Amino acid sequence: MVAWRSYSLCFIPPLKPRSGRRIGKGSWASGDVRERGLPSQECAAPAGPARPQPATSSRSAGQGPGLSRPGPSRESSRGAQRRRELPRGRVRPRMGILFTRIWRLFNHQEHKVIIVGLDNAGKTTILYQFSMNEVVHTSPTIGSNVEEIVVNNTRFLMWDIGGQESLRSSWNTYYTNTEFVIVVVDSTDRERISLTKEELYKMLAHEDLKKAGLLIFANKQDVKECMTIAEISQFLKLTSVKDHQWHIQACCALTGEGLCQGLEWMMSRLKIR
Ligand SMILES: Nc1nc2c(ncn2[C@@H]2O[C@H](COP(=O)(O)OP(=O)(O)OP(=O)(O)O)[C@@H](O)[C@H]2O)c(=O)[nH]1
Ligand SMILES: [Mg+2]
Repeated sequence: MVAWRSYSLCFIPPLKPRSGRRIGKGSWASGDVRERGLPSQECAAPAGPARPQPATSSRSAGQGPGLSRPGPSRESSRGAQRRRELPRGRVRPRMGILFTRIWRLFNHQEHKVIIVGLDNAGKTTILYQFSMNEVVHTSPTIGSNVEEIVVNNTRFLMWDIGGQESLRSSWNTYYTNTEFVIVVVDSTDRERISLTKEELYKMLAHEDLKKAGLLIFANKQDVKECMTIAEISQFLKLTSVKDHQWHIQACCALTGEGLCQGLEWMMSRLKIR
């Protein structure tokens, strides 16, 4: 059984969130840039290397880190000959790996994330914990809020979409190019967990979310008698989800506990792609 607990450390270096655009009412100008870290108990300084190295992908492609190729000036003519003799199929992947490494170094691509869930689940509170490291006073979201969160040069564009019944039918207008779906569950709301399940499977069946990773935040873990992540996993039948990578994370949006681990999971998914 998986028990919920908070961690004092996680490997992501302190977030350098930048506030982004907020679409709709009360919009912030782009260029309003703030830099803050996560709460200290949530994301203390990392012990590991600061930046994920692109070498990871090349290793998984079969080229170990110790396999350095000789530079052009030192290459013997026999080496060059050997290289020429290689079938094209063997040369091309290496070029591809090199290109991928360079591309990753300079590429600051944004990863689109949508945050969905029933009304009152805590989506907006989570979004602003990510972007401002603060608990904000919220009111039911009409439409959506969007913020750019930058973690270690990885940019996430996070859309928090209103969860009221009348708004759920329009969730699918946000699905295009979504890389991660964050489903926020109110762990105190036992009555509506089946409704969450219904919405979850409707989403997962959507063509535009075929490749999206699924992160479930079991929020409001600070409330006594709330459902545990084991219970929620069981209610949502998560083990039957085979065609999406998924992860369930207990959290409390008010303190920020567990949020960093959710981001960490998303970062880990990006690294192995
Ligand atoms: N106790 C507790 N309350 C929380 C937590 N997270 C959010 N809340 C409260 O839950 C209420 C709803 O939070 P919101 O973030 O507005 O919920 P939402 O999912 O954005 O709701 P909609 O915009 O209507 O879809 C607010 O009163 C929050 O303060 C939590 O972790 N614990
Ligand atoms: Mg909201």
